Amino acid sequence: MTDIRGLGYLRIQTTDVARWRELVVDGLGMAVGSGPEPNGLYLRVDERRARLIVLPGDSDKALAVGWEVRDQFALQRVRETVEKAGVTVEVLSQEECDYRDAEQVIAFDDPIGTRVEVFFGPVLDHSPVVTPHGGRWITGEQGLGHVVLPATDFDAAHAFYTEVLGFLPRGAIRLQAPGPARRVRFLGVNQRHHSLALCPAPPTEEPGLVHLMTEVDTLDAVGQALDRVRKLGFSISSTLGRHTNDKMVSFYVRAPGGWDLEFGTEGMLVDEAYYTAEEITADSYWGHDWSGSEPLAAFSPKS
Ligand SMILES: Cc1ccc(O)c(O)c1CC[C@@H]1C(=O)CC[C@]2(C)C(=O)CC[C@@H]12
Ligand SMILES: [Fe+2]
Repeated sequence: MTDIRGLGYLRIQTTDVARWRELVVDGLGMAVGSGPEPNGLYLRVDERRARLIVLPGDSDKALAVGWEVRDQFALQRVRETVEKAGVTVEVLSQEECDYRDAEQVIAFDDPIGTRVEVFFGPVLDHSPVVTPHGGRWITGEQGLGHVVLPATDFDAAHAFYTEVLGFLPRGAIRLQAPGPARRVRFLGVNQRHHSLALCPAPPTEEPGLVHLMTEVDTLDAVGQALDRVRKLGFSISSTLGRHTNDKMVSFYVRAPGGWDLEFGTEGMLVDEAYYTAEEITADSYWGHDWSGSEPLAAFSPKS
């Protein structure tokens, strides 16, 4: 079993923090949290100080995907396993850990080039989570949600996450393209169906993300968020629909930077005692019309 317990946080940079705020605070309804960068936007959805960190930068890209482990012993095991796989692991300084609101953090690059941070001991904020529209997020043992990464060297990335980090295969879907079958593969570490998915993609400079999914507790909260982001002028990448694998009802909205935020509810819980990895042949039972989507930056090859 893997020592990784869940998706802890996502840190990104953007050229347009103000528009990001409109999307995630005014639109999706996350609460404004606190953090060390004076011009950073720290988003709270639970008792953590920040789950989504949006920092100003001169381009739009993922800065780090944070994965949580139980304690210092688990962190040490992950460090040894990753080093044994030939990957250089950085042990962050006290100052760098404070910056990330965790007791201890290690960092390394996955085969795609994603900066991966593994941490234990997140710092809590016990003040009420005052979300502007009353939204309540499903996190806890299921972690923040899931990220989908564009995998250039798909096989290397998949082997690293499964064989080195111990993520569990949670099924796949074939991409409809000529040639040998290529699949999006879903990977889990807890009862959430997938905390990570890897999607075959051409090499691009940035942003290194396809989407981040977060989950709220009611369908009304999803529908109300959809109304708000439309009204705020954001582009809907995919209409509302229900996925066939995790049973999530969700929509996708385009964020500044050319990647998506998936916003959903009613995700299933996996029971590992009985689960087997299946191949789905449709991404959804209904809905999820992507025909109006602007191209994802991750699928637009660099020239
Ligand atoms: C199929 C599926 C199940 C659960 C999810 O959380 C989820 O995001 C998806 C969609 C994955 C989806 C895909 O399968 C083909 C390529 C897609 C359409 C993209 O370009 C982004 C999302 C990708
Ligand atoms: Fe997703």
